[in-house]
Amino acid sequence: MPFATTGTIAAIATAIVPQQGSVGIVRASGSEALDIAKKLFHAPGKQVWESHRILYGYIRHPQTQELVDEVLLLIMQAPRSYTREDVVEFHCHGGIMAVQQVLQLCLEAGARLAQPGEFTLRAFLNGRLDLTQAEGIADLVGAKSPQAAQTALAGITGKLAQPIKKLRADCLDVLAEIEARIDFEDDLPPLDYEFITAEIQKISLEINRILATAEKGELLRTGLKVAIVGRPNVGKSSLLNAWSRSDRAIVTDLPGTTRDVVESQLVVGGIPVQVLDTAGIRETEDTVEKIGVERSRKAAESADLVLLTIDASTGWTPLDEEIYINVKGRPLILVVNKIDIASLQQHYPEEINNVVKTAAAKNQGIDALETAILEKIQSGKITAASLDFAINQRQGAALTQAKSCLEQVLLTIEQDLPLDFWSIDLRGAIYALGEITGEEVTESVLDKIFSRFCIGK
Ligand SMILES: Nc1nc2c(c(=O)[nH]1)N(C=O)[C@@H](CNc1ccc(C(=O)N[C@@H](CCC(=O)O)C(=O)O)cc1)CN2
Ligand SMILES: Nc1nc2c(ncn2[C@@H]2O[C@H](COP(=O)(O)OP(=O)(O)OP(=O)(O)O)[C@@H](O)[C@H]2O)c(=O)[nH]1
Ligand SMILES: [K+]
Ligand SMILES: [Mg+2]
Repeated sequence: MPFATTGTIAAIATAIVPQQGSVGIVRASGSEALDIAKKLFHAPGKQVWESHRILYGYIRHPQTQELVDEVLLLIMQAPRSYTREDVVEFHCHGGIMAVQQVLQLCLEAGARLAQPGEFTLRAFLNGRLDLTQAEGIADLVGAKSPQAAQTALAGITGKLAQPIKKLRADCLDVLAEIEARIDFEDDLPPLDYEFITAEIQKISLEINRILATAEKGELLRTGLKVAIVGRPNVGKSSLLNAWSRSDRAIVTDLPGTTRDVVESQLVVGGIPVQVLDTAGIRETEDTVEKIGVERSRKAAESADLVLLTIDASTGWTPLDEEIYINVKGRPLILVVNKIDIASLQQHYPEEINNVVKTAAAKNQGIDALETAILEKIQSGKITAASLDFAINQRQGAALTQAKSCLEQVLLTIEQDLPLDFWSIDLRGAIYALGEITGEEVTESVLDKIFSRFCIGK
């Protein structure tokens, strides 16, 4: 069993960087947490050991009394803690030495090292949060844009859990109606078929509404990979620099300047965007440049969106055409750069309908580029913008499962099959909805969710 979560666990709760960070936290959770703190912590003068109080003092080695760190100690007694167990936090000095030594002393004093996600697993098992909230916590830690963080917080505060629990409760009500007929058919009025059908349709509609947030969730969580490609010297690196307001990529007037893929992380309309500047694509005998060109092609293939960049002063050249033919199948925006020295004439293929004009060297056209990207990804999508949460793949799969079970129920009603058939499919939907919140859950699902957390969460 991967998650036999017993005993008192301890871990470093903060990100640790050698020689950096002003404060680092070690925390312990479990029935021995307070004993461990008492063995290690010494306060000068009078100390009041009570819950939700911070004590100032020193950590000393219990045998040698050697001084280990000057700390603040936070005590949170069960059930008023993150895990609902006794929790102590040692707020140490930053860097790695203090936290590592304090953690080591906790382990010697009877704790064991926590598995990744084990604190949050305990919070789940002890009923302080459900699975969607736990997943929200992981999303918040991993968020790469303020909007991603906002959506994660909606999950943490139960904005997704509420409607899912309501849907499951509604299914249970319908199930009760049906099962009552199976058990006590003679004592009850006949089943209202129309009412049951309407209820199930209502539930399915709400499931669709929630399912429609999947796309937004995917965009916010994993972001968008955008590759700038084109022939040498059209201004790809200049575009990356203007867009990221940096000198990230080398720019010169020599064709073939960029030899490798250069990355930059941006946020566009709340969506984390990874931009790849690539080597100009051309036939070349230069070994290094050749490899770079190969990487450009790979970048274009792996990107969610290709910015095919051309030079307004030369217009659409045969090499542009050749590159275009290779990336044509992908979502694409044509960037006509150097618009400051030449006016745009439409020599490019008519089928390209997303065109942006820029003068990267003059920092012009970046807003238009971002608008074009947002229009491109939002065209006909993100219908559920009104919902503030967004589901992930696991939740989407379970909702889809619930939906198909409900469709099956409607079919069995239509086909006038016995009530037992209705209840089997309805139970399938109830189970799938329960998996989302964790009201029904298997060890392997828990393992999958919590092993993705970092240690100390
Ligand atoms: N130092 C520190 N900061 C932290 C955390 C932590 O564990 N330690 N958190 C951890 O991720 C987050 C805050 N989340 C928390 C959620 C619940 C409780 C808690 O004790 N809840 C009790 C109610 C407490 C009370 O009644 O006053 C409960 O729900 O029973 C604590 C932290 C972010 N910041
Ligand atoms: N006038 C003008 N010049 C530009 C513009 N953008 C880039 N340039 C110039 O074009 C030349 C090539 O720019 P780069 O950004 O290095 O072009 P690149 O596409 O990355 O080139 P490679 O990496 O060699 O493929 C440089 O001299 C830039 O200053 C622009 O918008 N207007
Ligand atoms: K260049
Ligand atoms: Mg370049």
